[in-house]
Amino acid sequence: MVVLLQPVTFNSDVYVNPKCKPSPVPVPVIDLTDADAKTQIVKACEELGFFKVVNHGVRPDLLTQLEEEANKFFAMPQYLKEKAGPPDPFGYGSKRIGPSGDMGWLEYILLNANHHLSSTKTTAVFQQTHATFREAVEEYMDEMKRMACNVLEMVEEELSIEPKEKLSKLVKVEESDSCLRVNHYPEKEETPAKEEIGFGEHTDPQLISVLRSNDTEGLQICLKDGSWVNCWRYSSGILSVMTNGRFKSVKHRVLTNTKRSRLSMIYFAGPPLTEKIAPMSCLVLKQEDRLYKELTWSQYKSHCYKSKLGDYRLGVFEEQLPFYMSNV
Ligand SMILES: C=C1C[C@]23C[C@@]1(O)CC[C@H]2[C@@]12CC[C@H](O)[C@@](C)(C(=O)O1)[C@H]2[C@@H]3C(=O)O
Ligand SMILES: O=C(O)CCC(=O)C(=O)O
Ligand SMILES: [Fe+2]
Repeated sequence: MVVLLQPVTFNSDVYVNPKCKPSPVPVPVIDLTDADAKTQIVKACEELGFFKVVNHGVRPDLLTQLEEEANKFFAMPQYLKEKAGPPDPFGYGSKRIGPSGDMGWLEYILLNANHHLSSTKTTAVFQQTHATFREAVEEYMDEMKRMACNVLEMVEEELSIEPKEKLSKLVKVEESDSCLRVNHYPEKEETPAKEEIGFGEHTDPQLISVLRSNDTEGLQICLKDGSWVNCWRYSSGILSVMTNGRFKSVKHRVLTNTKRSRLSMIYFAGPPLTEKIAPMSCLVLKQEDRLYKELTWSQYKSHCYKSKLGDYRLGVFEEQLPFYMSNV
């Protein structure tokens, strides 16, 4: 997962929850214009599966504009927002996350980044708001696509992945199955005694997720030792498979315990539905080192949508061990 910071470099790690320990591994802040950025990105994907970026080239006023438009949408009366729901999976949703019974303290809109497949529900989102919302969303999605491809190309270069643009092409092509999610975690009237789940623990199934949030804390990531650490403001599922386990999928969640609302916007860069996902041969020297079998993105996505948020979903990619090896 990539977290978008404002263009200036600053250390944005503020640990607001005293019950949550500060990260023993500092979350890397990578300057995308740095000559060494590709090495730092690969290191972060291998160690944590999570990093923050500065000098990403996204106009700060576009971030502000989209945040303002999204806030206007969520401030509308409930009956109007619900005209753009229920999510199937696109559209407006409240409290229910996905089709498997998961619940959270949030409302959201999930928008398809593929304009040709835009559903009438997502069109309704924009009909009920000003056209400036749609314009901001379109420009933002283009920027996120550019940034996600930029990061993937740096990974390709650092790992000498062939052919050129093997990963970024999956996102660049028109059939790419990418989406944008805008989450709104409403403020609480009283600060509750304990945190509530805003978005339960999970890993994102796509190639790479780019997250941007307002100044309200809540996001936590899970470290290798199982401890949760806060990430102020602030690699995903199948990139783990394609790198044969070299890149980590960061487990994350959102807890809500403040009087301020949290707004986050996440671009999930996904491949075309028919794309075959498997470890890239240039990264697997011997056949017996191959950790995962091949599935199409469509097969994996259907599997994800049948599962609960906290389930370990990458398991379907794992090769079955012969019975005489399964207990060793
Ligand atoms: C419970 C679910 C919600 C989710 C689909 C799933 O069955 C499991 C993965 C969830 C997730 C997490 C990342 C993204 O927010 C998301 C849109 C995705 O692609 O996978 C959501 C799905 C959702 O909210 O519908
Ligand atoms: O709202 C956030 O900060 C993260 C939400 C998230 O993980 C998701 O939508 O997949
Ligand atoms: Fe997520």
